[in-house]
Amino acid sequence: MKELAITLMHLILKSLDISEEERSRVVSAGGASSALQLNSYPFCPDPNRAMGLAPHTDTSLLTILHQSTVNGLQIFKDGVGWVLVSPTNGSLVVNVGDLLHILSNSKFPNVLHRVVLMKENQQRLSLAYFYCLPSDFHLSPLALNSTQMPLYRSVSVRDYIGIKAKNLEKALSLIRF
Ligand SMILES: O=C(O)CCC(=O)C(=O)O
Ligand SMILES: [Fe+2]
Repeated sequence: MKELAITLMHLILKSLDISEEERSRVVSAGGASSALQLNSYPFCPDPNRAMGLAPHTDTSLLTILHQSTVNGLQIFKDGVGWVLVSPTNGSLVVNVGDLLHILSNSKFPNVLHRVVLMKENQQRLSLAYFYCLPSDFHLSPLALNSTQMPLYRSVSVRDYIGIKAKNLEKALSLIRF
């Protein structure tokens, strides 16, 4: 998972024209506080009255997710609403998290997602690998050219996590210029 996250991060940062030096600075710091999380959603007899996981964005650079065969993950698409991301055999889902949203000056936007419970009569499992930066890393939009304004002020990962703990999905707007 870590190797895959590193490869994806290099490709994403390269696509943003971020120099090799900056890319290496981010990627060599990345992974230091990464975590693997197993989520279990037991079968619910009345799924309309329960929620698997409330809408949120991940506080990571990237999250790599493996879903079991049971549906439930939805992402929010502007102008469309909640869209189901069905498990596909042999595939992983990659979610952009808040830290990459900030570093990319919102060119790679974080994805709002949730888990709903379905009438599938089965337990749902998922495995999420959160690829993160260490708490003392200073985040600010990278590699802006002379016509691009930074949308976010500089903040340490530690401070951002503190802001998010208190303000949840409003956190990004609180560090926006
Ligand atoms: O179970 C899923 O498919 C999503 C899990 C998730 O969003 C999370 O652990 O942050
Ligand atoms: Fe998530």
